[in-house]
Amino acid sequence: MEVVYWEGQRLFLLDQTKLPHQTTYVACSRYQEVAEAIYSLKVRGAPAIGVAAAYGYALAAFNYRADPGLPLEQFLDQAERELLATRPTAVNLRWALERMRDAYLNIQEKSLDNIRSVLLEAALAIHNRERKLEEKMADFGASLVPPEANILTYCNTGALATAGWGTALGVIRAAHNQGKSIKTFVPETRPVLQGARLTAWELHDAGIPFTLITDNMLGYVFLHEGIDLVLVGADRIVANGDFANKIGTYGLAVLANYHNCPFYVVAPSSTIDLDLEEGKEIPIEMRDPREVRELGGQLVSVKNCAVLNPAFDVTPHHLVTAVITEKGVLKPPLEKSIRRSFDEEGVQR
Ligand SMILES: CSC[C@H]1O[C@H](OP(=O)(O)O)[C@H](O)[C@@H]1O
Repeated sequence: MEVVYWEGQRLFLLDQTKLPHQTTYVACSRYQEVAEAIYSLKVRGAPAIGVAAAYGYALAAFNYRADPGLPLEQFLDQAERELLATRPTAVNLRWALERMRDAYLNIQEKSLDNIRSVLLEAALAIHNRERKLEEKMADFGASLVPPEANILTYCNTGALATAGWGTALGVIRAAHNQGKSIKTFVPETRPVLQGARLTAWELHDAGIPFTLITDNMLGYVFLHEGIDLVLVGADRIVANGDFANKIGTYGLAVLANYHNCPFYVVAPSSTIDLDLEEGKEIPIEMRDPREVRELGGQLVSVKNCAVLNPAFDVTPHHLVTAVITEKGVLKPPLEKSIRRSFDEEGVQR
């Protein structure tokens, strides 16, 4: 099933807010609709929002109508700003939009038709690049999974969150396909339930055994079920290996460390931000309080009560066993192995 696809000058997005009960698509004919879909989590997941934003930038070129008051370049700059402003934490958004802007600036033949064609090609190239490297990354990760393993993952890091295969969930999918006997524990992941609604849906669809748990059962499963490894995704990994991921990841990392359980981060190089040295510099998205006060649109607490709703937290690099990217398994000292993975051939920033 396609999560994001382009057809006839429109971008189609699988509406993830309707899953698992409805499989419906949002058809975006304007870049502003793509921005709204990213902010409202109709499309979500660091790599997926980068891919969607790339198409959104290309869509802006199709939206543009010659206007002496607003040249195309300024219109595209406006689209880039609006798309970038949707969600501040996942660096993939900035990574994809920078590549789209570079694609535009490198166009020699500046007819509107050619610009539209080149930008659409650039967005498709980003989509295909991410999809290809996710499968490679999954194989690196699957090599770390024992023949029999209890795995704890978090949030949703599958096809829905990426360009098609997944990051941490892609490793689980690859290990299952290799015949390994794995049991996956899936925390619901409050407040918007990416685990219960999306990861459970993906694993069920793939025929991969899993057990749904509530977020307050993490300690229990370490103690009573025994966890062999933890696999999580990331929204931004910085130069020293600190990383931002769905709220609750930090607590999971502390528990894994306490139980001497390997803790792996799985993410493509488009999630790595070498411009930041430490995790405390990562901007953390604070979302609508109604996401916490309500469940399925029903108030579950006191009306208009005070709420804290950070969408992400930061895990320090010393709790990370390794970072798995398309370049391989990056082991501590992470600052050194992350930089080396960029210095080697071809990892594009
Ligand atoms: C494969 S990265 C997915 C990453 O994105 C999720 O956040 P959100 O659902 O808010 O976009 C979560 O942090 C996942 O680890």
